[in-house]
Amino acid sequence: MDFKEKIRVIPDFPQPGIRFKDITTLLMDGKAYQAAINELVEKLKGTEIDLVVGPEARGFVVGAPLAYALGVGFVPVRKSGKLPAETIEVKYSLEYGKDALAMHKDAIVPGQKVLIADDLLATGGTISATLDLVKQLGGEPVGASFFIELSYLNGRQKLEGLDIISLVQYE
Ligand SMILES: O=P(O)(O)OC[C@H]1O[C@H](OP(=O)(O)OP(=O)(O)O)[C@H](O)[C@@H]1O
Ligand SMILES: Nc1ncnc2[nH]cnc12
Repeated sequence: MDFKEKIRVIPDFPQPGIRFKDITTLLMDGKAYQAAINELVEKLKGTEIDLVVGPEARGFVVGAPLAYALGVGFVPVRKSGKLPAETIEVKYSLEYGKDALAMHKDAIVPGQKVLIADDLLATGGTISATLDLVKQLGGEPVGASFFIELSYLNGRQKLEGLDIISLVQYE
């Protein structure tokens, strides 16, 4: 399936100069959404995974169905102040801003093999911060999966050593 055809590009959102890749048009097409998750599952064959970790909010839309399809647990990474139990936090920056991400302290058993999932890899700031949280809790990162990769922002370089899978690339 041509997933790029299902993604809408909105110029100058949320600020001038950003070409926003809107996945809501893919998500509303049930067959396309299912095919996208299935294709990630296919690409992950042979990778041992105990847990999927996904950052708020769009990482939930990719990470949770992926975890369900793989038959493993899902751990949400949330923006600061949203998780109810004890957390660890890390500050990060992205293509259009800065924030802090948090994870429950007891979310990962040390040694668990962790796949990180999100809708889109841009500068890699979000995933680096997520990776940092996973490592702080003793998780073993085994890869990162995305619907979209903005290759021109070189997020891969920031995630050196991590196996990266994406369905659609923008050069
Ligand atoms: O590679 P980066 O430069 O970090 O950018 C990618 C991140 O930006 C978007 O999330 P955003 O922070 O806009 O939050 P949202 O998912 O809540 O919309 C996107 O869903 C990724 O998580
Ligand atoms: N260009 C972009 N489109 C959609 N989400 C993003 N997150 C960071 N950069 C983005």
